[in-house]
Amino acid sequence: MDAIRTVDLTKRYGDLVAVDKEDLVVEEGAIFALLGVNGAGKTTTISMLTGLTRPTSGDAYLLGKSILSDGAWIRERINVAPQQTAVAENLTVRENLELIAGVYGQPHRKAAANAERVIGEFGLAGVARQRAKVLSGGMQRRLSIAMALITDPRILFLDEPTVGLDVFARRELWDAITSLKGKVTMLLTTHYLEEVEHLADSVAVMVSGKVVASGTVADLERRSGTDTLEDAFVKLAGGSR
Ligand SMILES: Nc1ncnc2c1ncn2[C@@H]1O[C@H](COP(=O)(O)OP(=O)(O)OP(=O)(O)O)[C@@H](O)[C@H]1O
Repeated sequence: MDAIRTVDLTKRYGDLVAVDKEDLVVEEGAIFALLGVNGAGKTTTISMLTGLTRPTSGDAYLLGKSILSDGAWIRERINVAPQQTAVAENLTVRENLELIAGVYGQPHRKAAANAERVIGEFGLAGVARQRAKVLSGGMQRRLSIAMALITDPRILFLDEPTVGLDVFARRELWDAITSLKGKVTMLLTTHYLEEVEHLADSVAVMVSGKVVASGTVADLERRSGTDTLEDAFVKLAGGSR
């Protein structure tokens, strides 16, 4: 079964078509990247898929269920790691994770067990007792993704997961995200082409709300007659600037 399938998914804001008849397919267990210049419609797509914004028309199916009619079912099985996550700075890494688990209604013992699991799975054991405010930017971002993993989601949305990180922190986070591959389906947005090359099984390029190309990185390069993703992206998205 596909993890995500969008069918003519459309969002209008007045005269502006932010997302225009979008058709995407994301296979279960894959890492899928949405690429596009500022304003292309990436965040709006995530907002619709996660139930924050209702589509104007069209539909999307997550794990086979419609976002229009099965939103509550879907929300129990997905989570989002936004760019700015409300990490409580004065709490430790473990306390932050337990707090979020509690917010999701997990009883104390389950929350503690899930925090422990995520700490192990996501490489946070070394900093589990540290307050969030002393963590490096990379570790804070890792904590914010771990907070989204606490509900054991089947689909995880990552909005520009490595923006603002230095090259080492970015690579460490790539490794952490890669370690989740196959366990959780991930849809990420990014402006970093090397991030797509490093992480994504497939990619869609959005221009002015429309998906202009999708497939593997090699597919996009072949289709645009280029041999780097950057050249392919410039060719595909070039007319949008
Ligand atoms: N609530 C809103 N009201 C009106 N217009 C909006 C709203 N949200 C987004 N838009 C517009 O919809 C278009 C798509 O925006 P969106 O944030 O989805 O793009 P994006 O690809 O995520 O861009 P970025 O890379 O800058 O995050 C933009 O033109 C934006 O100004």
